[in-house]
Amino acid sequence: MALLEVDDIAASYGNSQVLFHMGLKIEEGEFVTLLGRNGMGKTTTVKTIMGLMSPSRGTIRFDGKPIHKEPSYRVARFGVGLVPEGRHIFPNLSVHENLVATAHNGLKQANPWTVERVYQLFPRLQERQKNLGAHLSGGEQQMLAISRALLTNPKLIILDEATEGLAPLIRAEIWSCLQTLKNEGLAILCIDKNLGPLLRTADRHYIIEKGQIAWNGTSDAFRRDAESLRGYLSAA
Ligand SMILES: Nc1ncnc2c1ncn2[C@@H]1O[C@H](COP(=O)(O)OP(=O)(O)OP(=O)(O)O)[C@@H](O)[C@H]1O
Repeated sequence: MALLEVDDIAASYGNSQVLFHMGLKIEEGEFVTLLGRNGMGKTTTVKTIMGLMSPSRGTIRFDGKPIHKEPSYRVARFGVGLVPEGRHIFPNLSVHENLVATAHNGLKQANPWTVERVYQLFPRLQERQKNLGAHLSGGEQQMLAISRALLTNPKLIILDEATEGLAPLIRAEIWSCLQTLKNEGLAILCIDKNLGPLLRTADRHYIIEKGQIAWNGTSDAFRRDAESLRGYLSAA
């Protein structure tokens, strides 16, 4: 049994259907990516997993439990941490307050994430702990968003646009952080456009095309098929 199993999901915004036969699996500790051009349904997939949108068909199971009818706060409690597109940190709270606001270890994980551990992962956040969220750079906001998700002590962390709009050095720091988290055994679902680091770091990749999976495979398989996969990833 995989940690996350999304099986034949359909989802729509009003009359506009976006997901048709969407499915994917993530094993415990696995680092998986969801790739695809703009508008293909990546964020919509994340929203249905998180309970922010209800699928009209199909099932989603996490850790053996059906979650596709659960509200998002319950999905989070089951152990899914989200780093949303746009980051959504509290602009009027300090870095430290942003972190303390979400910290809990409901699943009683061994060696839980604490604010101190997060500061070790991202020393820059410790330096900026008294600064307001609104005064952080994009990279610092992303570190804060990742830290907030970690402080819920999840089994799976989902990053929607992990490094979008960030400077190359900060990007490198985020990739190295994700590598650290993978080494610690956290399962990761990552959406991003930077193929190089994704192929180096992730175990497996899914390509979504018009609301369903067109291809999935390991990084080696991706490199072998790269030529034929290009059309799924570049702007048409
Ligand atoms: N709130 C909404 N209401 C109506 N249509 C929406 C809404 N959000 C997204 N869509 C449409 O659903 C489709 C899939 O969007 P989604 O955000 O899931 O794509 P994506 O693969 O994440 O792309 P991107 O990289 O642009 O975020 C797009 O055609 C988009 O215009």
